[in-house]
Amino acid sequence: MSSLKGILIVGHDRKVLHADGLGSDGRVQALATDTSWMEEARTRRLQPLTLDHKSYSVLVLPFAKGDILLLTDIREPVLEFLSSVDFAYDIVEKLLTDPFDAMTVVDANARLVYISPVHEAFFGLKHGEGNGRPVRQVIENTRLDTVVSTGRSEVGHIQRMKGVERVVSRVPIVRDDKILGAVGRVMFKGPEQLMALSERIAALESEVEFRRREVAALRRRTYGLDDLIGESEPMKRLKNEIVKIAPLEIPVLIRGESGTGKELVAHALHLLSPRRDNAMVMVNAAALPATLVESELFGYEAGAFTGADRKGRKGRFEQAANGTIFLDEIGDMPLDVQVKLLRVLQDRVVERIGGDRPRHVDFRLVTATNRDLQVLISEEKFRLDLYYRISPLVIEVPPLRNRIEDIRHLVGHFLDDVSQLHGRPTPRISAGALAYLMELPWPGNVRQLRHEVERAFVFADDGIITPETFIRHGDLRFAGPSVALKKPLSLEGGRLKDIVERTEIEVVREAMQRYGGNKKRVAEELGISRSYLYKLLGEPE
Ligand SMILES: Nc1ncnc2c1ncn2[C@@H]1O[C@H](COP(=O)(O)OP(=O)(O)OP(=O)(O)O)[C@@H](O)[C@H]1O
Repeated sequence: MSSLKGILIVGHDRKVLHADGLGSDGRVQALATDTSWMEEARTRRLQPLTLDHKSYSVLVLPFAKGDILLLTDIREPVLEFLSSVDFAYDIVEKLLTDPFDAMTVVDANARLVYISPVHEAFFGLKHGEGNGRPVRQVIENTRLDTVVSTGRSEVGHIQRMKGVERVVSRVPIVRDDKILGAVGRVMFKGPEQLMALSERIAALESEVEFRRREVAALRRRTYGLDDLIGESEPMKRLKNEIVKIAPLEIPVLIRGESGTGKELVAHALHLLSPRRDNAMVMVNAAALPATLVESELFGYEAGAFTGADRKGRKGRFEQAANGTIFLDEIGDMPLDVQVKLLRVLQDRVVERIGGDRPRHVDFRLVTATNRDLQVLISEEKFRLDLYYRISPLVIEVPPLRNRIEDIRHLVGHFLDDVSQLHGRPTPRISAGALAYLMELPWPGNVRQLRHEVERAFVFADDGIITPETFIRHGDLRFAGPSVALKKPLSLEGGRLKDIVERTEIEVVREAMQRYGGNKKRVAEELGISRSYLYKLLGEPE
């Protein structure tokens, strides 16, 4: 709270007419009779003053015979603002008269004490005409009376006045826990202005998102291969192949089980190719609904069909201009779409729906599948001619079970990732937990490993992941979808009998995993007796 510390009245002839309190201090009187200090003080209205290390402010009020100087202490934020800003007076005046800052003030009884001129004009009031009247009688749909009684602000409310809508704020003014009144202000001239603002924010947000992706893409450009974690021999071979194949213009088919990282390989191929500065457009061939395939892949002309964009739209091939198109899950593409795709690959032209001119398209084709295309061809579910077109070069992505030494690196990588995402320290993984992970069959490959690591991150106690962290929801050795027996048989060394026995044991173990350790089912499935099964498992009956 400020309080009056002194008064000084000085005449035009610079004589002191009256002094009281601090006003009697010789230093204050010296200033008040200094022409240049007084000139500045008159312009600013409020002048800061420091005496004996204490701050004061001097309010100057000119009158017929001279000037009245009121000295107050300066702790009050308003006075501080007024005395620190040279043009404080003008700011307040601007706030009160600005057409966008229409302001209404009511007292504790919800009676009007002030309406800014622009608001008075809006309501057709003469200057000061509304003052003293209950706000409800003067301003349509006001709620300032409610705000005064509840003491709760209402910000961003829409208020209809004289047939137009305004977005308003209503704020109670409280001093020493007592409501003194309330201030109502127009925040936006109407909801349209607010809409325009929110549209602008949405546009900026999407630009930020776009830039973020761009930055991520730039980062990937440098680290195209480094995104593929793994130092095992199969991974080294894979990376070598990518480096050799990437610069070529020839179509590439990426083959591998689900979750092995085929999409990452496709990215690396694009980023290491001369087309890296242009787009890589991804299409999930399995996810394309039949009704949308054509418009999605080939685009459409303006007004081609009801609901179509007015300007028409480029298809995915056109979007990939001078870049790469990545057709994921190509094995799941419906046959009729395969025919259309074949035409694009042969002629390198697309025709938009509703269009009458073929457009030349320049793209590098990368496809991927986890299906056995040879089988699909023999079942007539995949066209042989299309297969030849897409597969002059084939990259095989190895399953995780063939490169278990990569598990250590992958786990480290995923733990760093997930810790960073959640802003938490990276947990340690015990040697036992790593050994446990290396024993698992990983039918879902790296994707499954990532999910397990993310789950373990959540349940890691004391910043350490142990085998129990993984096992708490069931032993993974006996869980998960069935594993296709694709492991090459180890034929090295030993007599045929030994090889057969090793193989039998392996088959039995895989089946035990598949059926969650249910020996009865395993024996039935493999067509062997239970006692033979026990023998192969090395267990007593
Ligand atoms: N070598 C790897 N290094 C790092 N992350 C990997 C690796 N391989 C796969 N991943 C991660 O595993 C997940 C699955 O990879 P991706 O989507 O590339 O598999 P995919 O082979 O395309 O699977 P699908 O056939 O099911 O589409 C992704 O989160 C990916 O980042």
